Amino acid sequence: MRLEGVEKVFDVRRRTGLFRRERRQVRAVDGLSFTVARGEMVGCIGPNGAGKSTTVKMLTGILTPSGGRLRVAGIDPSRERTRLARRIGVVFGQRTTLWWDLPLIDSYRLVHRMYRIPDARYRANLDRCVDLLDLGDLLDVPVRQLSLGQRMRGDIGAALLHDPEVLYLDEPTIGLDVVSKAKVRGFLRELNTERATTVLLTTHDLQDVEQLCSRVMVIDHGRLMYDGPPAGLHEAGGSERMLVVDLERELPPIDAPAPARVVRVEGPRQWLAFPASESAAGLVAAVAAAHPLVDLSVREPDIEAVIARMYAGRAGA
Ligand SMILES: Nc1ncnc2c1ncn2[C@@H]1O[C@H](COP(=O)(O)OP(=O)(O)OP(=O)(O)O)[C@@H](O)[C@H]1O
Repeated sequence: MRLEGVEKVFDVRRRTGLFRRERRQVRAVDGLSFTVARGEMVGCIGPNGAGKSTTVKMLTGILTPSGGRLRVAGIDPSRERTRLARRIGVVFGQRTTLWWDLPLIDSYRLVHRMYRIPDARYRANLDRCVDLLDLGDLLDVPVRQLSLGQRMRGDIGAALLHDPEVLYLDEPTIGLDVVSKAKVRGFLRELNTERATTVLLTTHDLQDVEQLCSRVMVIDHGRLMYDGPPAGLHEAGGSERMLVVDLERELPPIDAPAPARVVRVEGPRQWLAFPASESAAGLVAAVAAAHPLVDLSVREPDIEAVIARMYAGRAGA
């Protein structure tokens, strides 16, 4: 997959009075260039409105770029959308491609026919998806009766029945509980290693990226802000995680081993910031040795915070 200076400009008309309309241009993607090699699993993150979905839509051929050059599996997506459809799979976390009122297996049979998948290949792929995605008990259930996590696994299965070499996932773990997230991530990891399927995944969950991807791209205002390993993202942003401890009683800010420090105290609860690139284990042990703890949790930095710190770091550089 290769993008060279890709742009997308939307013309937006807005009513500003009874008879007046204003025309405005929104530059959703602004000169994006990157290459994703066969078999890579790349995360794509950025704040709301950064241009991620617009980029994925151009990569599938749904939208035509306003400028630049774009190739997926050697194909120009907007020119040869149907040919490309046989080579790619797409999953949108926020909406399903499955038939709502039909049992899951009926949607799969329709995909089988729509893509004219040879019978033996369809059966082999179905068996593999059922096995890895744990779909055995769900095949005869109407899609509307599936939980969000089950439906997401069903959607991923549907996107893979025709053996695509490239898979786009837009927010694949959105709204899922911890167990369902782990199942989906486990499957994607397996798919990527076993089949060398190229995966581009957009997400708001930094853990998706940290657990799945060796490379992450940060997009903001339609531009590439960062392209490298997830650990480097924390270094570039200098981001911090938070250890939240509930002490047995109210205390003044406790002494924490540097560089960790208390940033907030509320009754017996204290918040300790520490570098996201470091393990929490040593800090937890040090705090627990000095003060009896009732409870604790570790909070991950959110994407907006990481990006904000990245800007701050650049401004100060
Ligand atoms: N069809 C459209 N017409 C006009 N403007 C659009 C259209 N689609 C997207 N935009 C604008 O382009 C910009 C980028 O939107 P996009 O949906 O690609 O962002 P995103 O990074 O996917 O955000 P999110 O994380 O919220 O999904 C936004 O300012 C959005 O309002």
